[in-house]
Amino acid sequence: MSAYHPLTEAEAIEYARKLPDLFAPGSELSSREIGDGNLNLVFHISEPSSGKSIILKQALPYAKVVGESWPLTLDRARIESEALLIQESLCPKLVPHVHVYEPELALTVMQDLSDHVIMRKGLIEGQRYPLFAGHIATFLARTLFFTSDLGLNQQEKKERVKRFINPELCKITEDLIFDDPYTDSPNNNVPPAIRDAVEAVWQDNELHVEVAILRDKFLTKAQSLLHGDLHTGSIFIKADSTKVIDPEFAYYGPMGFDIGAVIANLLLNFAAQEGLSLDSASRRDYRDYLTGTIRDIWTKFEAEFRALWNEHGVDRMFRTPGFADYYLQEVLRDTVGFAGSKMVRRIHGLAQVADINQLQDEAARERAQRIALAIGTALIKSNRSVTSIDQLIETADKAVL
Ligand SMILES: Nc1ncnc2c1ncn2[C@@H]1O[C@H](COP(=O)(O)OP(=O)(O)O)[C@@H](O)[C@H]1O
Ligand SMILES: CSC[C@H]1O[C@H](OP(=O)(O)O)[C@H](O)[C@@H]1O
Repeated sequence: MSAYHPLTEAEAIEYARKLPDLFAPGSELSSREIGDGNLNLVFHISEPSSGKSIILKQALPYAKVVGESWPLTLDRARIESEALLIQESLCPKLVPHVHVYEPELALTVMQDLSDHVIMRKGLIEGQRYPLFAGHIATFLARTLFFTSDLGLNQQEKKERVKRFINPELCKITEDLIFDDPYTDSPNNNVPPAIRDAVEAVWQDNELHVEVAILRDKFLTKAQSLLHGDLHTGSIFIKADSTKVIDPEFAYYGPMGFDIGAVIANLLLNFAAQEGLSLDSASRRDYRDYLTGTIRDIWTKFEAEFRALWNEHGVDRMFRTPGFADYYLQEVLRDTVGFAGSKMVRRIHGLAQVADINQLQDEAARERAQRIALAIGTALIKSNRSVTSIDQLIETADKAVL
């Protein structure tokens, strides 16, 4: 019989007590369940006498946001812990350290990052993070390059593809990002004030063709080991440090899906400035900060990725002059298309974002939703023709003229 059961706060303490070399024998420990995501339990365990603390993250056998009617594999805890270990080996400072993975309980014991804040919250509060673009560009360049056929032994890569087959979590993405938002699905949460704009999305055949192309890439383009859900709620941040968490959606997919996820969530905050900023000058200023960050992310990512390729490329044919330019243009195009898809799903899909939904002023919230839909759909439609990151930024700026 399986030992799996969801832990209580008290059981989490008992489990933590048994971990070697963490807490003093018999010392008082406290436990709080702090999970605010859509899927898992997260326990914060601390030892007041020493100030030491750890996080226990436990997968539930269903999607917490919906309930037991949506069963979900516990294997995602393995995927998450293995992805974190690979990411740590490539970017040691940019992910939490995993102490232990316990398959029977679908439990990962990891470094407590409570001295950081979730980036979505920081952006909602109007914080700026000048080092973020460099940090996330490094995370993206190193994890995407060294897990791909460009930077990893190509036989070993095939083994990795096997290990990270993640059908149930991918199915969530296939449904919630690449299907439901484009039809009157019961999974959607359509804000009544923008029903007209949402219905236009449902009826737009030109848009649907592009979404089908992106869906096909998500299903078939096994380019790199992705984080798979790299939104600003999966990033812990403080002035001098960035940590990426929560890679349970990891699988082999198109590089642009991760880069696009980061950009989409910055653009959702860009749209939310309708209600988050107090006046038009500060709104413009914060939006310029966000688009400047997006430009820096792409520029730094591209430079670092090219440098890795020059120094560590494993494939002779891939060094043919002109191929890297072609390859990176395709990554940019995928990035733009996936950024658009990730924006649209957060406006009238199942799981939305606090940047916009927490706006108290209904008119501002509606404007933000319409702006986000306008940017998202325009990015999707332009995905196969863009040639520079500035075109993405122009699309965003045009939507708020
Ligand atoms: N390593 C960590 N250190 C501190 N808090 C964490 C850590 N990991 C997760 N959390 C907290 O738990 C919340 C949910 O975690 P997350 O991994 O995003 O779960 P889910 O997979 O359910 O979305 C985060 O928003 C954060 O508040
Ligand atoms: C039914 S899962 C919905 C949504 O939740 C996930 O996000 P998170 O784990 O960070 O809460 C993911 O984005 C899924 O698409």
